[in-house]
Formats: sequence, structure tokens, C-alpha cells
Amino acid sequence: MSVDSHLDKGGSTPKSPKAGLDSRHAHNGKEINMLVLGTHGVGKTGLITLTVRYLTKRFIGDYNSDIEMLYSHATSIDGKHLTLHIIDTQGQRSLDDVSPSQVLWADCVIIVFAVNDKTSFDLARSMVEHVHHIRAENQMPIGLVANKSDMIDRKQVSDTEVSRLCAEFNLFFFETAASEARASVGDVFVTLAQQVRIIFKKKEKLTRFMANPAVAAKLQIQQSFRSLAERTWRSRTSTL
Ligand SMILES: Nc1nc2c(ncn2[C@@H]2O[C@H](COP(=O)(O)OP(=O)(O)OP(=O)(O)O)[C@@H](O)[C@H]2O)c(=O)[nH]1
Repeated sequence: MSVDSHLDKGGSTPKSPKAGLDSRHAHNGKEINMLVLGTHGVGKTGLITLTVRYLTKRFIGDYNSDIEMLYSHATSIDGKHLTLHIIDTQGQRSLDDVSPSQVLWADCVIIVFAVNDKTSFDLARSMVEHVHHIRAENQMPIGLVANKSDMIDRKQVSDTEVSRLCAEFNLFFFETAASEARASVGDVFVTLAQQVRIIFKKKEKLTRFMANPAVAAKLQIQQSFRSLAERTWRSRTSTL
């Protein structure tokens, strides 16, 4: 599916990503794919619609929380024009509901739980491990969002277990209340987009460095020495 900048064309209804994901634009640093996971009712749709509203200063019309949606919109972060593609998944009941192809499509993942729902946190923890496992070769920034922070009196998740999980997997942590429409909700997506850009820039720098003929020649010489040393060692040990 071609993921053009739907919201920027003045449309008010996001698209369904069911037709498949177009990865042509992925990982180019200008278009950022963001996947939002979390069990039912934790507030994923609320967070996304609020963020898009905040970033585009435009009201998104009716949305249906029961359908998986792709929101695409252009924005400017740190003076750079970027297009964010955000998939709002249908709530997952278990890891079986997490689509590996969506995890591979993503440049970053945002995992949401509700502070008043311990089960949603337990699933969030499993999702973090699962995403790490799927992206073992190519790690990416993961954001953990503790939503419904306004329901502090019904809190079921301790700060200690949240901090432990964040420390273990190097997560970017945010506390939000989608119902209270604070501008800070937008920080989740902006921070993750910035992290994706940092990784992209590092990779780009490394690619340029490796493409330098002097570096390539040096690496080739090192490799030749290594092969020669290996061959010498093998021939010595075989004669023993
Ligand atoms: N008190 C409170 N309620 C919230 C908050 N965020 C969302 N809700 C409510 O939680 C319910 C579910 O919100 P959604 O945004 O539809 O949750 P979702 O994660 O997209 O749900 P699914 O699409 O079923 O996976 C709605 O009734 C929201 O009004 C919050 O920060 N605080």
C-alpha cells in the first residue's frame, strides 16, 4: 500500500493498513514508521489522535477504535521535514496478536499500558521482550507509555517494576493521560522520531565512512593479514 501523507491532504479519516505495508519508504530517515502496541482499552487511539491533533493543529474527525488504522502526516521536528506513519493496532490479547511483519516494518515501537490495569503491564513487558527478539539483528528505539496516569488512586503497577523493565531494555518511558489532552502526549512520538533520526544519521555516517576508498583498502589489507595468519596457524597445527 502506498502510504502518502493522508492527513496533510486535508482528509479527516485515517486509512486501514490491512492491504499490506509498503516498506519502500522505510529507514530513509525522512519517513518514520511507528507502531503502537498495547492491550485493549489502554488508550492507544486516544494518544495517537491527540498527538496528530497537537502536531498538525487539526481536528481529526470521528475515529473508530475497533479498527486498525494507519495515520500518516508530515511534520517538522528539529527543523527537519519528516513524515510520520503511525499504525494504531487493534488491542492485543496475547503475543500471538502481534504481527511480526509490522514489527519489522517499524522504525520504532510504542508499547502502551494503563496504570490501573496490571494485566496490561504484564502483556506490555512480554511485548517488549518479543519485539527485542524479533528485532535481534536490528534493534530500534522502544517507548513504554504508562497511560491513564490520572487514575492514580487505582494504580496497580508499581514504579519499581516499571523502572526495572525500562533499565533492562533501555526503554524510553513516558507517563501520559490521553483523557486530559496535555501537550506532553506529543512528546512520546517526537522523542521516538528524534531517536530514529539519531540512529539513521549514525548509520549514514558509517556507510559513508565504509565507502571511502582509503578505508576500504585498509580493511582489505587487514583482512589479507588475518587470512594469512589463519592459514599459517592451520598449517602449523596440522603438522603437529
Ligand atoms: N481515565 C482515562 N481514560 C482514558 C485515558 N485514555 C483513554 N481513556 C479511555 O479508555 C478507553 C479506551 O481508549 P482507546 O483510546 O479506545 O483505547 P485503545 O487502546 O485504542 O483500545 P483498543 O482499540 O480496543 O485496543 C476510552 O473510553 C477512553 O476514553 C486516560 O488517560 N485516562
